[in-house]
Amino acid sequence: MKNCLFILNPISGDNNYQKEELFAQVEDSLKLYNFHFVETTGENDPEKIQKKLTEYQPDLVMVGGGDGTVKMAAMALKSSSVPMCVVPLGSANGLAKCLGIEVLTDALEAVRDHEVKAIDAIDINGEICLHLADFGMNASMIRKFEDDDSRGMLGYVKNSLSELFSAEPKNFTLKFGEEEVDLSSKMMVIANGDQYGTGAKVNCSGVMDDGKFEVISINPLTADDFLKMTVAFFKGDLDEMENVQTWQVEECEIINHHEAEFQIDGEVMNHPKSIQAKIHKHAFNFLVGKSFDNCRTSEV
Ligand SMILES: Nc1ncnc2c1ncn2[C@@H]1O[C@H](COP(=O)(O)OP(=O)(O)OP(=O)(O)O)[C@@H](O)[C@H]1O
Repeated sequence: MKNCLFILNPISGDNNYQKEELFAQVEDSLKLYNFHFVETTGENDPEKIQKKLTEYQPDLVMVGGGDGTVKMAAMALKSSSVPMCVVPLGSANGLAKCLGIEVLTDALEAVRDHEVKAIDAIDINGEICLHLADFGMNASMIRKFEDDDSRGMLGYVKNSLSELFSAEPKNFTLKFGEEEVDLSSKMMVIANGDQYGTGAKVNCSGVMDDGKFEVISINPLTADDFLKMTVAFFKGDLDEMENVQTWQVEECEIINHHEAEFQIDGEVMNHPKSIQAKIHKHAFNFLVGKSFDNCRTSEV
């Protein structure tokens, strides 16, 4: 029988499930596996998970939580090729959506189908980014959301609306090798995935295994810009907007002149003066769901 380590973050998302029922459903649906369930505590989780990985030698790691929990599990796995399956129990579950896993049953199906994709990661100042990192508006929105203590999508959407209108553009210098670009922007995104958990498509050319990532500057200025941009986020043609610029790179440095807020995969990272970002091609193996879009992979 194969071994599966199931990591659960008990405080992720709305928490509107019974833990015992969840574990029973997982065991009942995936009878090929012998399950070891562990819960995160928010304290030294990567070290604790590493110990469990050594103890159980799993063939599969399932991660129940949001993007922050998946990032923590990936850090614990380091260079191991053991596949991970995201179980979307977080507030927004952006990475899970990019991998074609929207709900619990998609994750169970992905384990049964077992289609593994090697997904890139971005190393940002020594942290792993699997999905999206950004400076400015969205990072500051995530900070307010955390301070508000209101987990769940409703709090997220509530805060995003107020943030959208109050953000000020911040100055950045982007360095791509010899090339330097100075600009002012409300939101500067570093993207491996293509969309936020809300379904807002921020990175129209996002392919998760192409050995590249995108740097996207988004700077809506007028109410009309906001309106058009909101539509473009959901239509998936943001890159066609005038005040949106995209660079596709393997590495870059960003100088954050105004010390704008910064977040990686939903976790606020204070106000770095600069960041170094570098792609790590095919860093982790993930199971993908049926709706994993072929446009998100370079294997076509
Ligand atoms: N038992 C726990 N008690 C308190 N905090 C925890 C616990 N376990 C993990 N954490 C914290 O949870 C955070 C990760 O949450 P995660 O991003 O997975 O969920 P979320 O914020 O609800 O989802 P999303 O990223 O989709 O918005 C980390 O900051 C981690 O330290």
